[in-house]
Amino acid sequence: MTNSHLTTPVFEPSSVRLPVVWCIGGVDSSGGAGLTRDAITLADLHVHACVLTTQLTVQSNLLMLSKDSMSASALNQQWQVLHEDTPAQAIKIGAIANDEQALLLCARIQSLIAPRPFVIWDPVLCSSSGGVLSELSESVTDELLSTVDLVTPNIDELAKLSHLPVNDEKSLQTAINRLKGKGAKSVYVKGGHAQWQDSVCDTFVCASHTLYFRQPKNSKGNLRGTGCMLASAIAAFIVHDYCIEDALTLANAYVSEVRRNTLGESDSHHPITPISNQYETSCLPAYFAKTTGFPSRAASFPLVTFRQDETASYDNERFPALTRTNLGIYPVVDSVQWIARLWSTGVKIMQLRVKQGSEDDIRQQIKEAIALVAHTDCQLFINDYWQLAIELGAYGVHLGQEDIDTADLNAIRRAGLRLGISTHGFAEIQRVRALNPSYIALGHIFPTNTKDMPSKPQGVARLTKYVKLCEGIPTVAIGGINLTRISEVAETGVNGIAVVSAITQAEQPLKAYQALAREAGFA
Ligand SMILES: Cc1ncc(COP(=O)(O)OP(=O)(O)O)c(N)n1
Ligand SMILES: Cc1ncsc1CCOP(=O)(O)O
Ligand SMILES: [Mg+2]
Repeated sequence: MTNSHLTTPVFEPSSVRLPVVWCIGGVDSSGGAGLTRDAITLADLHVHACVLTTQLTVQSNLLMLSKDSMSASALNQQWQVLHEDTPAQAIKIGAIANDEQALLLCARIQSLIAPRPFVIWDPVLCSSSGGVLSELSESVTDELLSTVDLVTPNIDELAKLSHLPVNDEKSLQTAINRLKGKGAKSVYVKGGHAQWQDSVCDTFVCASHTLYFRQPKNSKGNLRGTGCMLASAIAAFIVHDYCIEDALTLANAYVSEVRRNTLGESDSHHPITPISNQYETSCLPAYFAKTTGFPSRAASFPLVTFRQDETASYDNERFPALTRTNLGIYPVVDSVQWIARLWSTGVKIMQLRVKQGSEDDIRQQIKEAIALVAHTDCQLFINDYWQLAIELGAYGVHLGQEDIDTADLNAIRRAGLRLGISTHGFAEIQRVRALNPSYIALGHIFPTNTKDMPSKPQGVARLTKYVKLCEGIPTVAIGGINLTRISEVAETGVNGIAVVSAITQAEQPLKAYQALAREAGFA
């Protein structure tokens, strides 16, 4: 990974008004955690924070001296006023003082009508300065678990919420399953305190899948309020319309970047000397987090995997590099006839993407396509059929996300084929960067009629960030790109622009190819 900055417009200028997140939790008089940390994080990520106070805690960076809880009716009043005045797109809950407050919040959340704000509960049961913040009964905790959309415990909080010991990978999974059994919709466990791991591995589990987010272990010191920061950052990225997987990836990168900004690169620069050693090292020493804005360093991003052992099954070597990386227009076509028609344009890369036909027919098409471009400098990729591509000696293979789980990537690399992989956001890019492919496809950029896409169009502002994040690996943009939109796509610095319908549906496909290349500045 590199340290280069993703110097882009920070957020897409999608709306004039800032999105709103409500933060419900305690005031930490030291400013290290709680509502102050939430509000700072949200402001840093261009979100307006409304704060609903559950308790006032008198804390220093080392001690919690006292706490005073709000009455449930005072909390209710705060909710009521904001509900009418400044409704939330997401709600982030931190410390809840007691059952009465928790039940009020459950009732209020349950009464919200669609489209309901996304609700995150960071179940801070104790403060990092050493005091108990929440005293909730088991039944009320369970009610909260099944009411919110995402709960973000650390290992100790997971153990408390599940009433199970958590001391290795197996018991962690069992405890997560216990929370799911209690009705939790999705769980993000922060692995910072997991002694048995050799990296910091956070685990996200929802109804359909599990993701792991890994960062190197950081021995540079402790920063207070990182739990609040993470949950607030998740809320921020959710209200900026990122899918949950990308919001988690970005929030993880954000916290890592704040840590790096604050603690520096080495252990030797502790700005504050601990004044007592009677507390756990997790409480000491205290630093004041430096904000950072949208995470801008590729090195801050976590490695994302979809299986615990995912990286173990790869050789970790690079796939062969492309012969030419200034790819230009990348036609993606569904028959060998199209390859025959287009190669004379001088096209530098093409893809055969056949979705129908018998295996014999597809084999024949791949064979003919390879022969057609054999003595040209056109780099021909075969979509999906990686075994046939190896057998028939293709230049490269293009695979989708689902294919990564089933295709033998090591066999593709050993056979000397290039590999291109589709991605649809930050989480998938971080998954794929670790595989060192020959190129990364980024899509879909605009709405497309060619393929049903489960994800949303990404737009050009996000594409710009993706291109920067992929630095060192060639990139290809795809999806809904036509003559009108191509120049803004080219301006992102992407290496190639893949098109289907802009060529295959054109009245004069060869002229359409030339016009696209000219408009993009590739001709
Ligand atoms: C250049 C390029 N980018 C993305 C895709 C999509 O590939 P995939 O996810 O495998 O989906 P299908 O094309 O198989 O429907 C692509 N083909 N080319
Ligand atoms: C195969 C594929 N993968 C992501 S978008 C897409 C289709 C792109 O087609 P078009 O260029 O016609 O929008
Ligand atoms: Mg495919």
